Amino acid sequence: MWKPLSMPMLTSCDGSIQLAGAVGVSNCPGAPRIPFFMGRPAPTEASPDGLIPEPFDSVDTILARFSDAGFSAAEVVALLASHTVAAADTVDPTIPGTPFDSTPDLFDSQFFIEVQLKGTLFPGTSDNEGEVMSPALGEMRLQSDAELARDSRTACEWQSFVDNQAKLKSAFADAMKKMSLLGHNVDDLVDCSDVIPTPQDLPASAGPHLLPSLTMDDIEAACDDTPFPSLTALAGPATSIPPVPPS
Ligand code: HEM
Ligand SMILES: [Ca+2]
Repeated sequence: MWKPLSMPMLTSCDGSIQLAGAVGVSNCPGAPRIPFFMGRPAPTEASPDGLIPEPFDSVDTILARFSDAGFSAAEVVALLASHTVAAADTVDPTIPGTPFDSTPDLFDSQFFIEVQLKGTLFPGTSDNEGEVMSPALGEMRLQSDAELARDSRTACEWQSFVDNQAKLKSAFADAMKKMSLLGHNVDDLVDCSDVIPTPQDLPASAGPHLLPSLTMDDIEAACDDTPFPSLTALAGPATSIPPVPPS
């Protein structure tokens, strides 16, 4: 699980935060190696309010904000792969460490599958801004993720990651590299990518699946071009996903 920071690259930051992010991600099996460039000057002032997307923002607002920074809808979806190794502490403060998918220690496609499942419950309290119902106890679903998975501008890109780990890795690495270089000339920076460890591959037991006890009828497919990949559920009864321990 990638714990050291929230949305690291959207704020102006010096190299140390980016290094922590790139190393953090490299601890997760299945992750790509994120390039790291040193030498970004430290920020001179705090970033203005309203630049960081909120989970209750509309898809229009989220795509417009990222577009201002030069990111396409497809790149926004790729960046959200970060939520496959992430958890929420503050959205529902009664259940800190609640992950966005069932495998917060693996950089896999489960996030893209599980956000597409019908929402049936709130893992904690039910009145949190930016949270919508998730498919499993112990799992948190952001309203923004749910809407991006179902919007015609992003749904097909979202679905494309479900059974394509190679694309998931390369699209995320490319978009992260682009974000880390935003506002900088790569020639002014030193490529220190060699210091980033190479992540392990996903374990053989990993693979795209539905949560136990669910079926393809629980998938709310939203891409008009291609059917949602056919998946089977892990064996056994529905389980509760354990929280991510504080680091
Ligand atoms: C659509 C835009 C996005 C929205 C609305 C969003 C929203 C959120 C929210 C509400 C949380 C939970 C914070 C908490 O309660 O602790 C979160 C966690 C996180 N997000 Fe995002 N996010 C977005 C995009 C991104 C991007 C682009 C990245 C990185 C490339 C990212 C990386 C993370 C990480 C690493 C965490 C986990 C932090 C932790 O465990 O402490 N997110 N996000
Ligand atoms: Ca995962």
